[in-house]
Amino acid sequence: MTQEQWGVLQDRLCKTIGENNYRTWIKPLRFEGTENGVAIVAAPTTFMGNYVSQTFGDVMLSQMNAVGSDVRRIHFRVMPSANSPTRPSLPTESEKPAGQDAMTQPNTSDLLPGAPLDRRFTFETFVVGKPNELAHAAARRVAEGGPVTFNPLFLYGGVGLGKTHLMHAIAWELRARNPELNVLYLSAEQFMYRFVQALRDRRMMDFKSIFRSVDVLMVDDVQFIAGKDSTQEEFFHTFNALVDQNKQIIISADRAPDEIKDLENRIRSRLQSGLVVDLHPTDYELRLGILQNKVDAQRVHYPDVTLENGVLEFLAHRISTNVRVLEGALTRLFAFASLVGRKVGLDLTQECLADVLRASERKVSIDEIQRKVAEHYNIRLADMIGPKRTRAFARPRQVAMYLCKQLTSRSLPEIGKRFGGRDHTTVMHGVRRIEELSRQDGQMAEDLELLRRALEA
Ligand SMILES: Nc1ncnc2c1ncn2[C@@H]1O[C@H](COP(=O)(O)OP(=O)(O)OP(=O)(O)O)[C@@H](O)[C@H]1O
Repeated sequence: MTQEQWGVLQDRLCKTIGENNYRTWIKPLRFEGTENGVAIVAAPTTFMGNYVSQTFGDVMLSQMNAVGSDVRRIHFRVMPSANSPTRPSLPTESEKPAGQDAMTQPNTSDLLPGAPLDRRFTFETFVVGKPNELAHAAARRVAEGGPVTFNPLFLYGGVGLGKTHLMHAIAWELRARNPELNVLYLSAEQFMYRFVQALRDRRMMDFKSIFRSVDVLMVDDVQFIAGKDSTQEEFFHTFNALVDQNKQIIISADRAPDEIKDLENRIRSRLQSGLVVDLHPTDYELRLGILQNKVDAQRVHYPDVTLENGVLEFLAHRISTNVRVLEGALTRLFAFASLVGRKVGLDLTQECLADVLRASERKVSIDEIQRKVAEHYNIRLADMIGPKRTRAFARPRQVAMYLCKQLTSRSLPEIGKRFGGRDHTTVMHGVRRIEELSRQDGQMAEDLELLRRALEA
């Protein structure tokens, strides 16, 4: 490839990846020549070379071919500094696969900023139901781009309820709407890892400039940095720098900001300063919806498998832990049915998923629920079960009834009996009331979530 072709290539890249990306990542590169079909491109830092290699390597290679060169691979290296003028030797053909190389400087590291996005995690594949509709709506709003309205968007919820899925969906959508946007997604653990690496390699300036030059920063599982003082400190500064520039930040965690222990107060309050929304535990309808959706994907892999009526309903009823388990169960079921050449009916389901079904059996007792709820609302157990109807006792009683219905396999009459011999219609009324309140009243939803977690722990 010639310098002239490199010039044409730069113009093309600018159009393909957008002006912003071009200016930040491509312009500072220097084309140094071609050796045996390998284009040698120098980057100012290892960090930058690695990032370009990973993010734009493929598109660069295809554009090199499009401008008429016969380059088979790109080799990135660091621009020689004044005191180290020698150029590192090229790797031999057998050392490297086709395509672009990673940097070959001794400091080569995995300081690459972003984590890959899962192709399957888009808005199209995200099933919306009551428990996640608010989080979904907020995610959609952010994904539309436009002026930053709430910053940060803080998504939280229990394990496997779709936080990562929603974050990836936002990233995909933002990128589709505006390919120029520099969207960076990574887990808090990766943030810490990269920070520590940058400190060790004395590349904090690189680290800061990368993280401060993004348009949208997404950090998954932020609870991970709790108790890690210097990472928190750096996170705080990155956060502030981006908010000051009006750049969107999206954070996820397994609990609300004020429930994350060992988090500095200034970070906690920063995290609370935008919109905090939670993904509630799934309900039966949502689980069924998700299963119906996932069945289509299974059918593609196992077109020979027949699914009988009632199986999805059974699974949605029996596996209420989290969506990941639900998905895993379905995959296993289809694979098993295909292997043994049987239809997926209730018999096969129980046989194939015996362990999963056993593990998700609810083991919480009515006693435990009553005790926990009484403790939570600071009332006596006797008052929870007794006849008094004042609100201070009636509401916790209804909460406990609701949790008994949700977390045990007891029938309404059985539950009524354990609440001072009340009628099953009283229990039903209580359960409905709490369902209603959990939708309208954030505090109630939070109380329920806390209690549920405490009971299932
Ligand atoms: N509403 C939904 N619609 C479709 N799939 C979903 C939904 N919620 C969760 N899933 C699926 O469940 C699996 C787990 O979701 P995800 O990884 O997003 O959970 P998470 O909340 O990030 O969990 P963790 O706390 O373990 O990180 C994924 O395969 C995801 O696609």
